[in-house]
Amino acid sequence: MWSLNDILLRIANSMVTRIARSHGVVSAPPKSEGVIPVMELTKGRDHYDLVVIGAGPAGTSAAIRAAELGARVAVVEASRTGGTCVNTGCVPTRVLAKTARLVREVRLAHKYGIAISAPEVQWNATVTRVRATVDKVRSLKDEPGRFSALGIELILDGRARFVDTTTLALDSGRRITGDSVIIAVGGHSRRLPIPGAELATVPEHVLDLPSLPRRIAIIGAGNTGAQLVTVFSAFGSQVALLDVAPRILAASDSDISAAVSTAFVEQGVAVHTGLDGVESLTRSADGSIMLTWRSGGEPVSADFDAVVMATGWPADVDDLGLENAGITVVRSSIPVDQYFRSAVPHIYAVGDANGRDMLVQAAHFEGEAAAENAVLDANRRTPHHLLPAGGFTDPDYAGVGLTEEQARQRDRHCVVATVPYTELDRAVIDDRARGFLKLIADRRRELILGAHAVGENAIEVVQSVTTAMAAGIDVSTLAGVKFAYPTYSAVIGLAARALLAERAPLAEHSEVHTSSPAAN
Ligand SMILES: Cc1cc2nc3c(=O)[nH]c(=O)nc-3n(C[C@H](O)[C@H](O)[C@H](O)COP(=O)(O)OP(=O)(O)OC[C@H]3O[C@@H](n4cnc5c(N)ncnc54)[C@H](O)[C@@H]3O)c2cc1C
Ligand SMILES: NC(=O)c1ccc[n+]([C@@H]2O[C@H](COP(=O)([O-])OP(=O)(O)OC[C@H]3O[C@@H](n4cnc5c(N)ncnc54)[C@H](O)[C@@H]3O)[C@@H](O)[C@H]2O)c1
Repeated sequence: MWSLNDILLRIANSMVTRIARSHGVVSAPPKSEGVIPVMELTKGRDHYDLVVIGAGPAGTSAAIRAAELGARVAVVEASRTGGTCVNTGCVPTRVLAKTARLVREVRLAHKYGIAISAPEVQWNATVTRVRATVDKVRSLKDEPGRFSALGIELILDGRARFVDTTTLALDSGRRITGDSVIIAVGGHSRRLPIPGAELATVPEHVLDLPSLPRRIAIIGAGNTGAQLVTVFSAFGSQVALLDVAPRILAASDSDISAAVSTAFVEQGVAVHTGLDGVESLTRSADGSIMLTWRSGGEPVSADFDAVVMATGWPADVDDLGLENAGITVVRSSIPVDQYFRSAVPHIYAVGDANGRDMLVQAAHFEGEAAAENAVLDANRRTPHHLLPAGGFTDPDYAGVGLTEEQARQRDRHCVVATVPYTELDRAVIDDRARGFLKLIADRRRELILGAHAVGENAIEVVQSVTTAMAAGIDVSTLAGVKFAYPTYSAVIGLAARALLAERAPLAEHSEVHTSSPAAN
């Protein structure tokens, strides 16, 4: 971290450098030790204090923060501003999830005395709606306008490639240089290296499916795959979900995996986990795709109208010329230190490109921190480790902090309380009583270590717990918070009180506690 004096000094340095540049001199790349750079002859209008590659959430945050600090910034974007999140990831997925929700609600309308015929999803109209919403969000975010207001140059000249550690060649033939470079190139779906892989669709291209598939296989049961299961299942497709991992949503708390998996199976989804591997895809004479996998040593085949591979998300580094900058890719991403510096100190990698926390909320903070480090030659990390995340499945799921498994590995006497949604009046009233909130605290109940929820509004519930965790609120304070009635958030109060009521944590495993529903 740096002091106020440091910040003021560095902003002043940055301004001096800019003035010098406008008079024909420019600073060399900043040294990581904080030495004020030596002046050299300018390379003209194509030289910037900072070049950001990629205008997704990470690159946008980085560019804006750097410009706010007085840097001359260029952002190179090969495609559309907004990145994966707005164009092909979070936003379209969320619209599909909302459509799926509507379909399910309409199917249940008769329970409330509403006569309505069975819903039918008209795929083309659904896709049109998704694309219109993406455009709406893009125009709301208006990165070009925000960049322009801050004097950031947005360069839409195709892909950028490193020529050396400070020079980038663009598809248009233009070359630009930067004292610092922030790589925010995001990633793309990994296609399995198996025969017939080209017959599969990847999540970014799901909207390009020509029609709603009657039978669909989704390979990969991470956040992306699980959400697609719910969408296509609600839309009426027969869905199979396949994964080599022993459970779906393998990064989540195991109770979340179990609950979502059980719900999927009850909805008629064929869940195949712990596979030996997926072997091939073959086009059959009738146009369907025969998918072959191996389970328990035996080959298994089934026919589908579409197969989606949601099997991982390597960084978009193949065509980036990193070798020219002396940067080596490790496990499909760019290794960085805690300040987001790569092996070359003035080149940073943030967001999905560094392969750490591939979430929008991480991308924003990483982009800002790297921008401050680049412009102020500072050592800023992201503010704290808490990173809530979840998915819009049926039921929703979410988590933050340590899973129960991780918490018990650190301290087997940690305290765990799980409150089922059946004890939550609001969930019962809404006929959404499937789910739970699990809270994990240290044995003294001073710190909440993790929160994991399945069920209606799981993400919002976990978000509220995250706020409490970030504020360092202890369990008894949380238990004393008044929650409005009838709300889903009230489950937080129930779970906090259940944590307090847990027996002293001497037992190997604490029991699942069920609280009185009186005050929820
Ligand atoms: C289906 C799906 C759903 C998701 N849902 C969620 C969600 O609900 N919540 C959540 O937090 N996260 C979600 N994510 C993850 C989220 O989208 C990413 O973590 C986030 O977009 C990463 O931001 P980024 O800026 O690092 O990369 P990106 O958003 O991928 O942006 C990178 C940008 O760089 C550009 N680029 C790449 N290479 C070059 C180059 N050489 N030159 C110039 N430009 C280049 C690309 O065109 C792109 O615009 C989802 C992801 C997917 C796939
Ligand atoms: N709602 C959200 O917050 C959200 C939504 C989508 C994606 N994301 C993020 O984007 C990133 C990518 O997510 P993702 O789900 O695309 O990838 P992932 O890496 O999280 O999951 C890929 C899944 O594919 C499985 N897999 C890998 N190889 C396989 C094989 N040969 N056969 C069968 N299964 C195989 C893995 O076991 C894993 O379960 C993640 O970091 C995720 O958190 C977040």
